[in-house]
Order: sequence, then structure tokens, then C-alpha cells
Amino acid sequence: MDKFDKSIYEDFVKENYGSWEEFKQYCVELPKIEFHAHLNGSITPKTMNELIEQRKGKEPDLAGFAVKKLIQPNFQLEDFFPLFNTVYRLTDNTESIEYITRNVLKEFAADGVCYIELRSTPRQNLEKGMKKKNYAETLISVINEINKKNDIIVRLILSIDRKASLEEAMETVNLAIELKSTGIVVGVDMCGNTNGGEFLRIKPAFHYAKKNNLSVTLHVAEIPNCREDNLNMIEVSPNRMGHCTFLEDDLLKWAKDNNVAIETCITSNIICRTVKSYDVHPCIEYMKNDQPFTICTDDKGIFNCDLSDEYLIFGLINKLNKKQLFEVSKRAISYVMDNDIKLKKQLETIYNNFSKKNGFLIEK
Ligand SMILES: CNc1ncnc2c1ncn2[C@@H]1O[C@H](COP(=O)(O)O)[C@@H](O)[C@H]1O
Repeated sequence: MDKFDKSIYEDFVKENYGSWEEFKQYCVELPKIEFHAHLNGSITPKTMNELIEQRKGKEPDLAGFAVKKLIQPNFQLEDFFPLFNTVYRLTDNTESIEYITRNVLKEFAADGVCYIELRSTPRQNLEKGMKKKNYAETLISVINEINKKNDIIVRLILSIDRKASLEEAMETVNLAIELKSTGIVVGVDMCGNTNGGEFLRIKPAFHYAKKNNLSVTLHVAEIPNCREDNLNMIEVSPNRMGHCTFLEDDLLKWAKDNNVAIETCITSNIICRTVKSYDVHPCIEYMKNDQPFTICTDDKGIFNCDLSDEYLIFGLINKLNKKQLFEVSKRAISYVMDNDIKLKKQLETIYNNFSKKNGFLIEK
């Protein structure tokens, strides 16, 4: 919001929401679905500092570890990926993974997120007894604990780093297939440094995932001039696609024709400079063209953005009133990876209750 000229929206906000505070409050209370949140990018600086405090006694090198302001002036996408060298030092054992997962999920719940498909890349650190499988199992165990509290419904997507070998990618897909029976793991993702190599190398792993009834989401067209990659990705028929800031018109049409939602991450794109300014963000075109999309945070800890902030920004730049913003949020139900009918009914009830409370007419 820093780069935002709020003054031009004063009248709109007053007319539709009363005040900025009421607008923010509405966006927090609005039920929201989060589809694109990387666990290790969602940790707040506060949680990072708590981890340092907890561990510095036994690991003195952490005592001098300062969580600096992560976003420096002139920050851009290339500066983003190396940040994980720092974050991963703090999340290199299962105890820390457990701690961050619990905190991140509680924060999403407090922000009014009713359903989240959290994603994370299983990592190993054999020195500290962490294997990819117990990394994933640690997440599942915290998710089960959080699901019991009924504040938020959580599912898990296992991410595959773009620079992984095919063998490593297959290992993660096999892990996802094995853990699907928990009812928590619903799909796989491809993320990581956009310079991490061609998608073609690991493409067979995603075909294999789909054959085994896992949903697939991919980071598509985050940067310009990657036509070959984009075509290869579309060939996998992903269920959803992240970012798509440079997706060509014919592939946008493919997504629309096939009802494949774009996971749009507004603040992330602005901070990483893959979109110049809010008023030209592609989400404005999505809204005009009835393109399937959902609003997401990407890395709320690093970019300091809650999902309610993203809804507020989206509502502003598209000049949406309360009911229109509600409809955008509700539409996400149809892009949930978990196909359980009971779950969809549960989400519809949450949205319908909010709708009744706000006096919106329910449309068929
Ligand atoms: C700017 N948008 C983005 N584009 C591509 N990859 C991203 C990303 N934001 C985060 N990640 C990727 O997610 C992983 C960290 O979370 P997990 O260890 O999996 O929980 C890293 O691989 C990072 O590159």
C-alpha cells in the first residue's frame, strides 16, 4: 500500500464502505480463500525473531542473526529468491517447521481466511534429522491440530523447486501420492527461482501427478519471454496457475475456456516489479474479461501483506462495492483442489451466512 495514492479513492471509499477503517474491517470479516501462500515466505519477522530467541542458546551463531528489513529500496524479483538462504537457516529442523506452520495458519485464520491450501517444498537436513517425509508429516500434524479447532480449514500442496532434477521432482510427487490418503495433501506445485531451468526437464513428474489424481498448480509466466515454458506448462493441463503476469493472450484464452483460475498476487508483483503499478495490474483485465482468477498473498511475511489487504487493494483498483467483492471471494470455492462435496457445502454455508448477515441477495 506504500506506493498507493489513496487520495484519489477517498470518495469511492466513503460512498461504498464509509471510511478506510470500515473498508479494512470489511475485508477482514469477509470470508476468504487462500490458494497461493508459500509457507517459508509467509513467516512474519516477529516469528523469525522468536525462532532466533528460542534457538540462540544452543546455536550461538544465531545470536548475531538479525532479521533485517527484507525489502530494500529498488528491490526486484532477482533479489527475492536469495532471501530464502536466510529464512531456511531458521527453518532447518522439524521443531521450527512446526512452530512456523502453527503461527502462519493462526495468522491467516485471524485475518478471516476460512480455507487455505498452504504450499511448501519438502526439504531435508540430515544433520538435524529432517527428511523430506518428516518435513511433510510435521506440516500435516500441525494442520490436523488446526483443523480440529474449526477456525480455518487447511489443505496442503507440496511444492517442487524449478531447479530440481526429474528424479527429485518424482520423489516429491510420490510423497504427495503417499500422503494423499491423509486427506490433507491435495496437489503439487512448481515454484522457485525463475532462472532455475526449463520446465521441460521436470514436466513428466507433473503428468505423473495428474495421472495419480493429484491436482497441479504451476508458476506460469512470472517473467516475460518464456513462451516455450508456458506452452509446456499448459500441456500438463494445470488445475490452477500462479502469477501469469506475462501470459500471452492465446494462453489466457485457454485458461478461460478451461476454467483454470489464475492465482493473482498483486502486492508481490508490485514489490518484485513484474507489474509497474497497481493501476495496470492484469487483475483489472481479468475482472473485465470474466477470466477465472483468485486473489492471493504469495509470501505475506516477506511482502508484509495480509489477504484482507489484497482484497482491499483489489476492491479499490476495480472500484468494487461490498457485494461485488464478496462475489469475487465466493467464486474461489469452484477452484478448490479438494473435491469433497461436504467441504464445498461447508464453504458455501460460510459464504451464505456472511451474505445473509450483510443483506446481499443470493444469486443462483
Ligand atoms: C515471487 N513469487 C514467487 N515465485 C516463485 N517462487 C516463489 C515465489 N514466492 C515464493 N517462492 C518459492 O517458495 C519457496 C519458499 O517456500 P517453501 O520453502 O516452499 O515453504 C522458495 O523456493 C521460493 O523460491
